[in-house]
Amino acid sequence: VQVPSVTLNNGKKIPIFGLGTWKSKPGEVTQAVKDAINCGYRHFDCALVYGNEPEVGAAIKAKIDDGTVKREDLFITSKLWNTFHSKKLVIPSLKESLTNLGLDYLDLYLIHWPMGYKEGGEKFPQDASGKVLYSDVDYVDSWLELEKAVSLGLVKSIGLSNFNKDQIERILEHGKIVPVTNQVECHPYLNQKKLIEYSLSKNIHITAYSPLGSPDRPWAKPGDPLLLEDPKIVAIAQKYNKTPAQILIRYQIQRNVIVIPKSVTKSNIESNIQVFDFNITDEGMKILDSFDCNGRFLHLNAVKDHKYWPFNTEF
Ligand SMILES: NC(=O)C1=CN([C@@H]2O[C@H](COP(=O)(O)OP(=O)(O)OC[C@H]3O[C@@H](n4cnc5c(N)ncnc54)[C@H](OP(=O)(O)O)[C@@H]3O)[C@@H](O)[C@H]2O)C=CC1
Ligand SMILES: CC(=O)C(C)=O
Repeated sequence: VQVPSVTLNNGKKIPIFGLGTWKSKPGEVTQAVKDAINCGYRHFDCALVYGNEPEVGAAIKAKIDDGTVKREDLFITSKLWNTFHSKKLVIPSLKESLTNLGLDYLDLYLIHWPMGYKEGGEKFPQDASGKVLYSDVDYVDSWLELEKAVSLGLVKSIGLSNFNKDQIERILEHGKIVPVTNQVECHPYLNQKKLIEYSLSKNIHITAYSPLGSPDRPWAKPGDPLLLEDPKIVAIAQKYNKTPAQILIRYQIQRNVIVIPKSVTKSNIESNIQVFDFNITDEGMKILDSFDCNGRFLHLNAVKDHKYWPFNTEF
């Protein structure tokens, strides 16, 4: 399968479809990335905090070494974790991801969240009662370091993740580089119509994370809504003779949203990329749009009182 690309605001191209790697266990992700490359994936979404970059990197190395792909055929993203926001930690943390992945440059580096956490220790620093400890580093200062990383040649493109409109505005006001993307949760229950409209007006593409509703998120509880099993989605899938996952992925592609479903299961990896041989009708897209219900699965309510928690505005 040949995956089409989207051209970013700096002229670079990103495959509109890629593989997510959050929760992919170190013992399974190397095979998953190899399987993915074998069937046409070229875009991989990683992060330092996922704890599996070395194992993703092992697969990349193996598939370059065996001649299946070249480095320049691949699009590799990583993200700056919340405990590395201060000026002096940004570039060292980016370099740590490069070392983990075995790469000398990233295609894309994102600020993972606008909130900074207490630096210098655990990735999830907590007090005795389990409350996450914060830093007050301004994400604008982190952004200026990401800009530096571009001029150092460590990364081709830079962007944001989990930023709301007001936070993007601050980046546009104080930065020199316009972020190429804002990676946010996006699926029919939270279709992000307003954020997409606003972002496109600034030439910022949206990347949809948790496009399948993140059923393996660690805090999922029995009885929580299951997007992949929603009878309305299943009915649409049956109509097109496709799987619910394929409908949810195709939905984003038809809205020109970059989409990064995670899988470590070979059959899912292979079927999730089979989304370039059919079209959802305009009417079908409208029906999918109509499921929007502010249905956020990743709200990080435990850090709601952080001054940069992004989900307290309309979008
Ligand atoms: N920037 C950010 O803050 C965030 C970024 N992300 C990124 O987005 C990626 C995707 O989001 P994520 O939250 O992982 O969740 P997804 O919505 O991609 O769902 C992943 C789950 O769906 C299952 N699955 C995959 N394909 C199928 C299929 N065809 N049929 C049935 N089940 C399927 C997977 O199981 P299996 O593995 O067995 O196939 C896994 O349990 C992440 O992995 C990460 O890279 C995600 C959250 C936050
Ligand atoms: C999955 C992820 O990227 C989180 C929770 O930050």
